[in-house]
Parts: sequence; structure tokens; C-alpha cells
Amino acid sequence: MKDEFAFIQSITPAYSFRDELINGIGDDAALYRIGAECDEIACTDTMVEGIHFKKDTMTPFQIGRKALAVNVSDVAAMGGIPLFYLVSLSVPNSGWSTRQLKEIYRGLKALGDEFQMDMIGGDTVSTRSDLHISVTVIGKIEKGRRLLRSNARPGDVVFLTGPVGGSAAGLSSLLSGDTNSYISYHQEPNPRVKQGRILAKSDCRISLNDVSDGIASESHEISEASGVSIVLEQDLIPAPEGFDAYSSFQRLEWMLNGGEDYELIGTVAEADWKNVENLFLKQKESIYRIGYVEDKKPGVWMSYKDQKFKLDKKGYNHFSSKE
Ligand SMILES: Nc1ncnc2c1ncn2[C@@H]1O[C@H](COP(=O)(O)OP(=O)(O)OP(=O)(O)O)[C@@H](O)[C@H]1O
Ligand SMILES: Cc1ncc(C[n+]2csc(CCOP(=O)(O)O)c2C)c(N)n1
Ligand SMILES: [Mg+2]
Ligand SMILES: [Mg+2]
Ligand SMILES: [Mg+2]
Repeated sequence: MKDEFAFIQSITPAYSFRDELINGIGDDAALYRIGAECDEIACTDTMVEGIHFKKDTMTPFQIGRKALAVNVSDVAAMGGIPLFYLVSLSVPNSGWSTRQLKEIYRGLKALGDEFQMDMIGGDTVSTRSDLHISVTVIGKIEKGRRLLRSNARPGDVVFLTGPVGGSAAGLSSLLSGDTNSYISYHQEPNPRVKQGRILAKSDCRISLNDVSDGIASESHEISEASGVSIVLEQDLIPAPEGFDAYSSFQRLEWMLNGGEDYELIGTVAEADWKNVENLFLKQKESIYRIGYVEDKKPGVWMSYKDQKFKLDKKGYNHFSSKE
């Protein structure tokens, strides 16, 4: 990249989607209004070269698209509507061309357009090695409708919006240099905003989390935040098509601890489950019952036939090998 300012100019959007926007890129900060009837949502997640992607696991377009998708997924996990995003890009002095950086922005815009979000700012700096992309998303949710991890209660049904394990299976083949039909789960995840909105508008008490680190880890987060124990029923967890070709050990490891699936996992009262299932059916979206909540001390278990195994919070942990 030759000139930071010319670069910013070149990635400035030509138009905006949101009536809430007062001004986006071009001043010291963006300005927007949300309205009195909604709460604001803000979240940020970062992707780092070598940790979240390599040049041979994701194209620049896919890196940009996924960096926004993982944040939109966190808004979906609150039941919210994503509105705006800011992008902070740290670019190594060599290895990334301006054309590739523009591709990253084309990927960001592709997902932003899908959800009618406006890019309203960011930051551009240089770094000595490895590209970092950090995205902040701002969203909104009707007051009182937010879906928290702490909402689970004993007797609830545990649900999941789609198959899990596909992203890890795709990554595994990308890292070994071949290809399979799962790579798109890894490279182009789809945040479940529509599903989060159905749940937020359902009038039911719902706990919710998105699956970035694997359903075992996400279940632990709900379990700890709500002070309940969670049982996942092995035979009910949906797998991507064709997963039977892998050993049951491999399959289960990917499904429970693989992560980066960006489906939604949550709980709802048994009495409301049929209602939720019908709302999803009406909207032609899928939702699967995969377990139940118990009145026991926090912990996550998996049941298989008449046995139960304790599941560790094992998914991806950035500091697991450090002190
Ligand atoms: N370095 C940090 N400083 C301040 N708050 C943080 C920091 N890292 C995480 N948090 C906050 O901790 C909470 C949990 O963050 P976490 O990143 O684990 O959730 P997540 O985004 O759902 O998961 P993932 O990052 O795997 O997608 C969030 O409220 C987040 O804003
Ligand atoms: C090249 C490469 N190696 C390994 C992985 C696997 N990986 C990295 S971060 C993460 C969890 C989600 O991240 P976070 O917790 O930061 O949201 C996972 C499963 C990858 N994506 N690319
Ligand atoms: Mg995070
Ligand atoms: Mg999350
Ligand atoms: Mg996240």
C-alpha cells in the first residue's frame, strides 16, 4: 500500500443503507441515532493471520466477509439487528498488495450488503508481520427483548439452529492441502440473524449463544451464566451431510469442539418448545432439539444411550498453551 489516505478514500462507501446514520467515514468519529424504543448492541472480534486464517485457507474476499460475519453472529446471538460496522486493519509491510486489501473490503461489503449494514469507520495501521483485521459491529434490539446466556432454567429444551462440525472438517482438509464439500462452512459462514430475530420476537424466555468455539464450550458458557447443568444428547446433534464417512471419534470431536460454525445454540422452556418449532417452520428455517437443562451445579454432559459423559470446556482457547 502506497498511501494510507488514498486507501481510506478508496474504501469509503458511496452510499448508505441506514436512516439512523448521521455521518459515517470522513470526520473524527461516526454519528448515528438509535431511537428511544431500542437498546444498542456493540461487539468486536478480531481475526489474525496464522491463527484464524492463512493465505492458503481463505481468500482475501473470504477473510473480509468472515471478519464481519463473526461479529454479526454475536449480534444475532443477542437477538438483535446489525446496523453499522467499523474495520481496523493492521497491514504487514510486505506480503499483502493493495489489490488484496481491496478484496478484503469487497468481502466485507458483500456481507454488509446482505444485512444492509453501513461501514462507518475504522483504522489503518502498519504492522511488522501478519495481517490483523478487527471489526466492531453496532446493532440494536427492542427494549426488553435481549437474549442472554443467563436465561436458561432447569427443565428447558436445548436447541441448535443447524449442523455443527462442518467448519472444522473443512479447515482440516484445507490445512492438509485437499478439498471437500465442507470448506464453505469454514470459509463462508452465514450468521443466523433471521433465526435470532425469530427467537427475540417469540415472547419466550430464551438463552442464546453463537457457536464460535464449539457447542461444548458454548454450552458451558450458558451453564455457568445461568447456574444450571446442560445435557446434550449425542444422537440428536445434527451433523453436516455425509459426516458418516468419518470415524465416530473424529466426527464427535469436530461437532463438539471444532467451532467456527456460527450456528445459534440456546434454551427455551419445554412448554414453549412447540411454539418455537412452529415459528421456525413458518419461516422455513431449521431448529433442532439437542438436549435439556437440569437443576444441578454448572457443568455440561453428553448422553449416549443410557450413559452420560462429562464434557470439558475444550473448544478453541487462544491461551491454552500459555501460563
Ligand atoms: N480484551 C478484552 N477486553 C475487554 N473485554 C473483552 C476482551 N475480550 C473479550 N471481552 C468481553 O468478554 C465477553 C466474552 O467475549 P468472547 O470473545 O469470549 O465472546 P464471543 O465473541 O462470543 O466469542 P468468540 O470471540 O469466540 O467469537 C464479551 O463481553 C467481550 O466483549
Ligand atoms: C489457519 C487456522 N488454524 C486454526 C483455525 C481454528 N481456529 C482459530 S480461532 C478458532 C476459534 C474461534 O476464534 P475466536 O475465539 O477468536 O472467535 C478456531 C477454531 C483457523 N480458523 N485457521
Ligand atoms: Mg469475542
Ligand atoms: Mg459469541
Ligand atoms: Mg464472537
